[in-house]
Amino acid sequence: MTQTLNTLNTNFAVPNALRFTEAIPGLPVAEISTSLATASVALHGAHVLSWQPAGQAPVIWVSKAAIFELGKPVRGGVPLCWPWFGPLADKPMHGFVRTMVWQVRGAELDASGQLVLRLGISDDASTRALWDFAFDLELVVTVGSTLTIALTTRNTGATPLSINQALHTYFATSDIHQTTVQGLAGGSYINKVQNFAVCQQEGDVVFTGETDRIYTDTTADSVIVDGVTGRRIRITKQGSASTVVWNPWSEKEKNIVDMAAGEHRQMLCVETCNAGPDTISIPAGGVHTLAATISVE
Ligand SMILES: O=P(O)(O)OC[C@H]1O[C@@H](O)[C@H](O)[C@@H](O)[C@@H]1O
Repeated sequence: MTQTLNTLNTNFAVPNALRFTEAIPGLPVAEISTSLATASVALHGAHVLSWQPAGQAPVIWVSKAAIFELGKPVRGGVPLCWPWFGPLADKPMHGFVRTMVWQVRGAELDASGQLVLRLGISDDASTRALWDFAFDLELVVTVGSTLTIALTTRNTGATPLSINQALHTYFATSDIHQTTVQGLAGGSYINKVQNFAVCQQEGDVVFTGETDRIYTDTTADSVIVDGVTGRRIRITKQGSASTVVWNPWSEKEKNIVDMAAGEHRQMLCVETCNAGPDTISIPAGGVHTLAATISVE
């Protein structure tokens, strides 16, 4: 059942902290504004679109050419990839929940003034047609001077679930040529731009061309260092065994209809995942939470 703007504001608005607007008619967005931060979350895809802690430049990146349309993923923000990551036969890339309309289940201010927004969906005829399993998914977004995104999968069926998943986070940076990612040195990764060759990471990640890598078997924090401003963005994760680093670079960017020319220079994805061989099995009745906390240093 779709929640109307009126219902959402009547049931879940929080004075001086949260109200619901529409990006386009029928596509509600939670607009959060507190003394700690501003943020927005589209119900379409439970998609975090922005987060800006007080006194900081925006941390999350969204393309100027992003398309806001029911059934289409948004280029930027934090798309949720679930229950698979990447392509799967003739099914939607990165799974199907990033284009579903989620329900708001709750919203409140916690004791430290953070706005906690709870969204959920569960299986229905449309998900069963793509993936014939019972599930409940809940996304809890905690907006404060840090941002925490926690995706909980509940297996509500009688058979085990096997999933891949990602918090496909797009970060803003001043210039990709002067951006590095710390925390992955010494690990190995599947290099999608070298025919899925397994490579070793020597030192920090630097960007000199198209980059599309699944770092496997890593639970470490990643730190994005913006070499122009000196800003450091730390990503701390839980329930995640892999990290994806992606930048399409100049040639690939031309084929992405919802990216404007040259925009690859101001963005990078560092994704909190269970991807590639890092599959999660959830027994009947079991629960798994994938979470990332983002902070600015
Ligand atoms: O264009 P999409 O479906 O949002 O995917 C963007 C990118 O997402 C990344 O996570 C993948 O590793 C890339 O291979 C992919 O191109």
